[in-house]
Amino acid sequence: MSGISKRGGSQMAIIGAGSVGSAIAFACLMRSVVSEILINDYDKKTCEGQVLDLQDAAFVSSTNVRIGTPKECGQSDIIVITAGARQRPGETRDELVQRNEDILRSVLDGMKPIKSTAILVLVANPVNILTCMAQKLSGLPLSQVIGTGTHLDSVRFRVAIKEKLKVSEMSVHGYIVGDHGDKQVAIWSSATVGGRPLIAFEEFQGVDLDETAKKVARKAYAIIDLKGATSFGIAAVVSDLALCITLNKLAVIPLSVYCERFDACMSFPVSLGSNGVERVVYPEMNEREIALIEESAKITRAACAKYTS
Ligand SMILES: NC(=O)C1=CN([C@@H]2O[C@H](COP(=O)(O)OP(=O)(O)OC[C@H]3O[C@@H](n4cnc5c(N)ncnc54)[C@H](O)[C@@H]3O)[C@@H](O)[C@H]2O)C=CC1
Ligand SMILES: CC(=O)C(=O)O
Repeated sequence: MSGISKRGGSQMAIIGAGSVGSAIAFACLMRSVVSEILINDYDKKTCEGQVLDLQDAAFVSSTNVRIGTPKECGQSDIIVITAGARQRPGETRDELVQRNEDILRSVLDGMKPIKSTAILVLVANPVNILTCMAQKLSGLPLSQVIGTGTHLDSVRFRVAIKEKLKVSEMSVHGYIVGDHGDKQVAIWSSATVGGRPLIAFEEFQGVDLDETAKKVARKAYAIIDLKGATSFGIAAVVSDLALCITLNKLAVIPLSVYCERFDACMSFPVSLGSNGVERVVYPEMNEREIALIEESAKITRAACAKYTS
């Protein structure tokens, strides 16, 4: 049984009060996802400023916000890790690994012992590799350590489809899988709208699917070039998955988890509830899609081995 019996009694900790951490706190506050949010950052001044500012917004919410010590954060029901360096314009997510590995180790050490029923959510990049590290270092079962993976990329993909077909993004059943980065794979072959294969729609005839997928994969770079960081999309994503956890929704969303089929920590659709990941659901994929995922799994596996040895 999970420690979360009802949303009203649950607590979320957010480690890292920068652009992403504060946006996540704001989104979760506005949706009253949990009853209390704790925020921790080793930059105490920024942390205090963010908490005071968020407290001014809490009057429209039933959530309380305060600063939490690392040990208190380690006892939360949902622990979200955003602490880490962000990409500079043009930099890839993979290039952050060395800096963010060190930060992740110190964050996990500072929180230990972590509550045995907590769900640990990795947001800092490169998210698949950091999820793999956290699975090894946190002491929690694999089903309780997840990364936001390609949830955000899948949202971006659905919005791109929405613009072409004039249907709500919520009615597009299609996923970006594998890497939350340059090696991500769009699963066109089994994506559907209203039960009809996406690639059968007239609007997709003659469309360069690789180019459309590339634009989705480049969206983070476009935002970073324009405003220095992405924050609102990932904040919505984390509030969504936190609600899946607190309400035991078992919704199927693509997240970073250990995937036996590819023997690596990759992002695939999973059902998520109060106990964490209940099952991984592999979409139907064609040979080309599988080959691309296997190629990316090889790189992720090697990076995980390097950074957890
Ligand atoms: N998975 C996803 O879809 C997304 C991931 N990200 C990633 O999230 C991370 C954070 O991005 P931003 O918030 O824009 O960066 P930021 O620089 O605004 O904030 C990072 C915060 O982490 C804090 N921090 C660093 N080490 C710490 C430690 N040991 N303990 C506590 N706090 C610590 C810093 O003081 C800073 O306030 C980056 O790695 C970025 O690439 C960003 C957007 C989307
Ligand atoms: C920065 C990042 O990982 C994103 O917005 O997708």
